[in-house]
Amino acid sequence: MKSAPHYYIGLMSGTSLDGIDAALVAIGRDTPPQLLGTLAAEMPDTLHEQLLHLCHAQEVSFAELAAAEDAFCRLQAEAVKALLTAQQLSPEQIQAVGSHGQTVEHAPDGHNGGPAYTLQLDNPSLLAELTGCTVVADFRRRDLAAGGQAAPLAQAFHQALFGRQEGEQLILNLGGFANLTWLPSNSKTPVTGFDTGPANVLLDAWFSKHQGGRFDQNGAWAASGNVDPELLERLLDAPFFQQPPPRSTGRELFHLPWLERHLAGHETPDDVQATLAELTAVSVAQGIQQLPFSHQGVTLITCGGGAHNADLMARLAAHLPFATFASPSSYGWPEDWIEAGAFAWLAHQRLHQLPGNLPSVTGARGPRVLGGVYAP
Ligand SMILES: Nc1ncnc2c1ncn2[C@@H]1O[C@H](COP(=O)(O)OP(=O)(O)OP(=O)(O)O)[C@@H](O)[C@H]1O
Ligand SMILES: CC(=O)N[C@H]1[C@@H]2OC[C@@H](O2)[C@@H](O)[C@@H]1O[C@H](C)C(=O)O
Repeated sequence: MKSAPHYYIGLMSGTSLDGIDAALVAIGRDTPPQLLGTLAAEMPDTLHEQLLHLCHAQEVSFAELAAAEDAFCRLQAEAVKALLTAQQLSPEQIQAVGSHGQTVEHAPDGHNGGPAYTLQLDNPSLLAELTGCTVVADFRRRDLAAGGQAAPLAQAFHQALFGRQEGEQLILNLGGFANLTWLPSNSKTPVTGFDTGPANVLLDAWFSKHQGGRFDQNGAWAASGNVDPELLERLLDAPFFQQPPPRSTGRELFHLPWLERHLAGHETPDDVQATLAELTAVSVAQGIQQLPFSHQGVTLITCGGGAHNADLMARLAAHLPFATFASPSSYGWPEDWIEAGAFAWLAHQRLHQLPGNLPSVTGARGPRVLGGVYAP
């Protein structure tokens, strides 16, 4: 007998700090997770600035942390309530809300010899109180405690979503950072995945500094410049790009001062933007070329905000002539909703005491049940 699907909400606010994505997902035993509804809550400028400051400041007060966390949590709660209203659902009909929280620092290999840590601002107690829903949160730290990178985590969800398709699949998420999933055609070969490096984070920062606004629409400004091969080579020299998986990264490594340290001084701003777009494309291509399969005819499913950037996609296509590009929309999941969907699925895994991580991806000592549960 088939079991009825249950409803979960996934909340994701990524490293781009562009907003909170809420996805309503039906999860049943016999079918892949299904996307039923979505809601995007734009990040107000004040909260965007607060969070950006927390990501990069040398010193932060507890009061600043608390204020940002509170504002962030209230925005999440509004997103959940608006999604429930739009879908005519009550909190009792939701099994759980999976909340990623806002990453403000990620140091899975420790910092200056200190302990490994990853910090997501989140207040699942307040979120449960404000929404009346069960909340599952703190997904990353159990993987870290088991010796893993705590990121990326979406690979297990990619497997649940796309793993039933024929042949090899690559899934590329182009968010603030880019991460890759390889689903081998042979189910005995473990799934591989890792962060390839920056995707939009440097593009956004450089655009904002020189053009104003949050991002370079369709990569038009990048397309107007020329790649500076010497700058590209200096950027690609960063040790992260040589590091074997498991690997994950964040704003700690790739930020505006890091870029500016590599400039010779004669580059024009549009050429720098073109070079940054090329850096994303080349680092993704290098990540794919390292994978042990024939590459020919592989399907590459692209998701995340960078999938809307025509210039970036053209650069990727030029470096990956063997791949057939596909949109996840053909599987019922538009590109912007995969990550939020992942956290709905991870909440389901937690409630069913099932593992959420893939040790072959994060490097953890074994599969682990991720996250804590906060009753309404
Ligand atoms: N039309 C577009 N043209 C160019 N870039 C775009 C477009 N739409 C979105 N983006 C880029 O996508 C970014 C947002 O992507 P996304 O929401 O996937 O990031 P994220 O979830 O914050 O990141 P991460 O996956 O690293 O956590 C924007 O900051 C912008 O750089
Ligand atoms: C520490 C952290 O928040 N990492 C994010 C970030 O954004 C993309 C990439 O870097 C990935 O490692 C991860 O997010 C997705 C959701 C993941 O864990 O799969």
